[in-house]
Amino acid sequence: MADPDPRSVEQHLEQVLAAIEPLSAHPQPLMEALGLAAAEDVVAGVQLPGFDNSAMDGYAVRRADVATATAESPVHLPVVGEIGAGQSTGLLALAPGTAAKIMTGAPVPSGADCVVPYEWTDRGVAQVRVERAPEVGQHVRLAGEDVAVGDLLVEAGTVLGPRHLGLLASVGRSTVVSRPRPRVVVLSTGSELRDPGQPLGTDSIYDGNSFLLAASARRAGAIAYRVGIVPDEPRAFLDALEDQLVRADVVVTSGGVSQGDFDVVKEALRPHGVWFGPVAMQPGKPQGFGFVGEDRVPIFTLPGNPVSSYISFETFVLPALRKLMGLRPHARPQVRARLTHAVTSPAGKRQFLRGELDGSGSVLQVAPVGGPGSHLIGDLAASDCLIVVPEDVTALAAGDPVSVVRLDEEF
Ligand SMILES: Nc1nc2c(c(=O)[nH]1)N[C@H]1C(S)=C(S)[C@@H](COP(=O)(O)OP(=O)(O)OC[C@H]3O[C@@H](n4cnc5c(N)ncnc54)[C@H](O)[C@@H]3O)O[C@H]1N2
Ligand code: MOO
Repeated sequence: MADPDPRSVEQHLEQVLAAIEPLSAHPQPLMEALGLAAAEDVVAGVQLPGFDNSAMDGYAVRRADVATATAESPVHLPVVGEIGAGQSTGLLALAPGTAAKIMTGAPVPSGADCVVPYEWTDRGVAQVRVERAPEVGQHVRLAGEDVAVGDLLVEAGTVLGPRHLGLLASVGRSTVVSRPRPRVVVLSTGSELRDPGQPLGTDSIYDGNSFLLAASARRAGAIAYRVGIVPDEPRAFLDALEDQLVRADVVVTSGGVSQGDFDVVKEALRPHGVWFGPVAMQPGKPQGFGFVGEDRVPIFTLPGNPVSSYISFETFVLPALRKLMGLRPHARPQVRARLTHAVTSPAGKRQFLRGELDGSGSVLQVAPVGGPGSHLIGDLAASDCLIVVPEDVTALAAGDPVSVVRLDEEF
């Protein structure tokens, strides 16, 4: 059967994103939520600090009682108690003319208005010699000075990082409503494939793609299940798929989608309504996308050439996973850089060349790495970005500006 007219990269991405709904949000334990998008506005239910407390180990005093203290003319005060952090002693108020030992983080008793650090005293137990006077409020951390009740701590959509999680825990939250990590099942098709560590035949190759794709999915924040190899037999493929659907929010396959006589994925899934066709890009021309099983699980059928598989993941699957997770932007941002060498590109296709970025700020240069061949996984691994040559451009000279996608950056 002849292929339909190619879709543009944008058209295919639009079709994919229009068909994907974010996963429903629910409360997640804080540590599970690292890297996920908050799906609620979190407002502080308590203030931080929760109470006036000491910033130093020392003595809580009234400034008026020690105002004249110097090394030459120290002030002596009776020590009426000791207040440790988390050790309630019942010393809630400090009488004039007295001092209370106080540890960092412990509540400052009412009446005290500053803390004398140990270093300014003789560290006395029954009586303390104060050799220097703090200012009013010095070494006291005031209740609510950091966070007030009602403050917006995390806005819905924020990608939760260590600092957000630390703050949420600090106001007593043990969970945060967020969208879960999508479960991504990765299947490689091809009777020529072998698992790494197994012996190779004369015509077999190792299955690199399932690692490339499962690692990409995990890097994107998903839970990746690398199922491994399925031979080029439609029944075996459908059985393997059926087995996996129960734990899949997304299925990603590689191989078996072009024009070959054994293009198993196309043969098995076309009758199930999955779309197959060319996208005007190189690598990554033959694509497939649709839904499988009773729960209509989205499936991406990526081409088998390793670089094609990887670039297809970056271009279509990654944005879909980000949408499922409620993350924005969906696609990686692009930067501009100047080419170090001339390149050529096929007319009518968006070409994604592999490159290496150098420089900083607005002065970036990008060097092409290897050729355009979609089997060149060695060059793919040596690169750190993709050089994007638009559909209507067939040649670029050294020094020309191009758009570049950085591959390993968080966004
Ligand atoms: N007559 C045509 N032939 C091809 C066309 C075409 O338009 N007409 N398109 C070419 C393009 S472009 C691509 S990309 C590939 C895509 O082919 P498939 O998706 O069907 O993939 P396979 O044929 O199964 O494999 C292609 C290539 O990649 C190797 N491979 C496959 N799986 C893995 C894996 N898991 N790990 C490592 N390498 C893998 C496989 O051995 C082949 O060398 O089709 C072109 N042909
Ligand atoms: O378009 Mo294929 O994906 O070049 O190699």
